[in-house]
Amino acid sequence: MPHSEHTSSPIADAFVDLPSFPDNVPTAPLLRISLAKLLQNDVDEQERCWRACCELGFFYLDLNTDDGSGEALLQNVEQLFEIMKGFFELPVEEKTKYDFADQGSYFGYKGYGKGIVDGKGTRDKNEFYNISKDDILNLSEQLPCPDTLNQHRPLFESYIRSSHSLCMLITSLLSSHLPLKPETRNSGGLESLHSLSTTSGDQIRFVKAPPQPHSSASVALGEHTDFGSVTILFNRLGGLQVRLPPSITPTPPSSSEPCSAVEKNLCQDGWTYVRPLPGHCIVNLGDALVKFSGGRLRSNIHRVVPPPGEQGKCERYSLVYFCRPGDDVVLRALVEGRGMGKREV
Ligand SMILES: O=C(O)CCC(=O)C(=O)O
Ligand SMILES: [Fe+2]
Repeated sequence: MPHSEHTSSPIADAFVDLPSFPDNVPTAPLLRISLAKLLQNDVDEQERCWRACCELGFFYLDLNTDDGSGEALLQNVEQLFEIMKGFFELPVEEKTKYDFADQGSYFGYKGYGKGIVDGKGTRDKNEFYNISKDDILNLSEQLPCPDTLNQHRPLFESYIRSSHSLCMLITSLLSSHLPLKPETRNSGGLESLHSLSTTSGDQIRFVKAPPQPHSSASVALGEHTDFGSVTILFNRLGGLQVRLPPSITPTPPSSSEPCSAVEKNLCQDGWTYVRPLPGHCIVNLGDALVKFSGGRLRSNIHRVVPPPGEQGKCERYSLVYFCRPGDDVVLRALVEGRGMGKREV
């Protein structure tokens, strides 16, 4: 739809200039959870969210809210996409000034191909920039940062606070459903392990993956689970895939037009595309919550491959917030009863 034909909405505009996600590939049936309902303590919605966290550990969160908080977050996201594009356009010599890997830091820039995606040593096909929550909230020393980013510290702070509060809404829902040990519950449940004012590995991540020659070898980000507690993810092009457990069936394509051989190949062994939805973020749980919950919650394996169909010709950007336990928190089961052991992936 051309710009002029719809009422101006930051939510729809974000996707309007991009080719649509194709209808001829299977997709993951993530539950759509309403933030507005969670904020109203809607018991059925809380149950659906709990179910999504146990069964797949991935769901869509619809950011349409009555108080405008979801829309405000989407506005921040819109600005952050523009800012990250500007940053990634800088010359590579400029960007590598902010690569602190040799100082043992996880934050700052990671160049294209600097990560390994599989056991054969294949290089990744993306660039990252990681921004520490502690740096932005002045809980730690400020790392050197390019001017194009540094001038936006107030926006980063606002995005951190909104994303972190979504993560706390989810962890408090999980706390109320889990059989937490009395000492954990009495000291504030899972939320108290993720205080914004405690130093932690929380971070914003910007990701850029350029278009690839159409081959199944081009995994941009290798298969992994996230190691923190809750991840809030905004992407606009497909390419994210989850590996569905045998108990979950993919949603079949609505079109009978066959997809390419490469896409078919990328949908083997349970691997399934996640369709990006305007006005929503994707939420997934990380390994820390699996540990705290004695295996009751799930951190599902996922990866990033070239966007399917026409989308594969475009640059792919994503914006992530990783919420992690405080630095002093010991990773151990905090529930009563026996753990559930390791699950089948
Ligand atoms: O870019 C995406 O859609 C997913 C990124 C991701 O899984 C990660 O950065 O851990
Ligand atoms: Fe991830």
